[in-house]
Amino acid sequence: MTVDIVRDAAGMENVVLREPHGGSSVVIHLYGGQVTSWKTAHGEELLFSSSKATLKPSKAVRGGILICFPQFSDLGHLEPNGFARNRLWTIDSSPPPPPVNGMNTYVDLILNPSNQDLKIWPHKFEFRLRVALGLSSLSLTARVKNTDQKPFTFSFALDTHFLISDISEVRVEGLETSDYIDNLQNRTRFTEQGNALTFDGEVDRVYLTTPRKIAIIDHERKRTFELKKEGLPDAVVWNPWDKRCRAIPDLGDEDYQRMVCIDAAAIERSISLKSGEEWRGRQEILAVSSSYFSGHLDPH
Ligand SMILES: O=P(O)(O)OC[C@H]1O[C@H](O)[C@H](O)[C@@H](O)[C@@H]1O
Repeated sequence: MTVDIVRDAAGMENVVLREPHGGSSVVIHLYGGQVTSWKTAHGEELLFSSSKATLKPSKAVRGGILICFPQFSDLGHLEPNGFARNRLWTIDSSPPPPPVNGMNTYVDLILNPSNQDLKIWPHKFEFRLRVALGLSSLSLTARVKNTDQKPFTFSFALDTHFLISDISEVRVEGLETSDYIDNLQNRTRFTEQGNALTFDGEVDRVYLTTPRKIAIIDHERKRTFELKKEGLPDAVVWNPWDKRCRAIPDLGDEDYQRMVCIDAAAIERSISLKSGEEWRGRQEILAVSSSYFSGHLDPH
């Protein structure tokens, strides 16, 4: 297993992890514990990052996979999507071994609250994020342990920006019959009626208790992403489209065409942990170079 530490232009440390058998590779920004790049063995990028992304020591890069913790969006008193994506994570130099038949190429990042964090969210925790690589798969396992004397609750999302050829050509399968909360319609609850989700305008929804598998099918690029999630019942779908894209300072005007955010998440029912308890949530993304998934997904 090769784990390299490289400094970026802003002088910040990044972990570079490579699958040793000629598979994919990832770059993880220690600031935010954020996977900023995931490339195939042929060097093809699979995650979106903003054309206006600027590397600053104290700012999450818009794109990649952002950790939303302990709050999702503005559903609470904390900064939107929580503070974890704006903190410096550390590498665990002697992480626990992988599970039997688990992926052998991995790195564990740790976040503990600072005294400053405890003032805004008074709960002691240890967050362990394992980023693991397969030949053409990437898995993120989050473990949150309550190291406090009292219980706490949180919500969570892995805000994954998939790089796509053209948003108008992309289809998302697996959410067909799920209920969703539409953030663009005063958080009204609807039931998805269509066959698959396609895009012709802004979308900002939280799909509730969805099947475990979701497919993002990019016909033009002949690529399918299969997203599998465990312990993360909900799924956020977000694309800002042109108008909102122009209003977001660190997103290029046309960037909405090349990205779709699908977040494996626990939002509707927040997670409660008693003192000493641990929660685990996991997502695995498989990148397949074809659109073979345009059929039926096995909900189990
Ligand atoms: O701008 P950010 O805080 O990164 O949030 C980006 C987006 O994240 C989530 O997907 C929310 O559902 C959106 O409402 C929000 O606009």
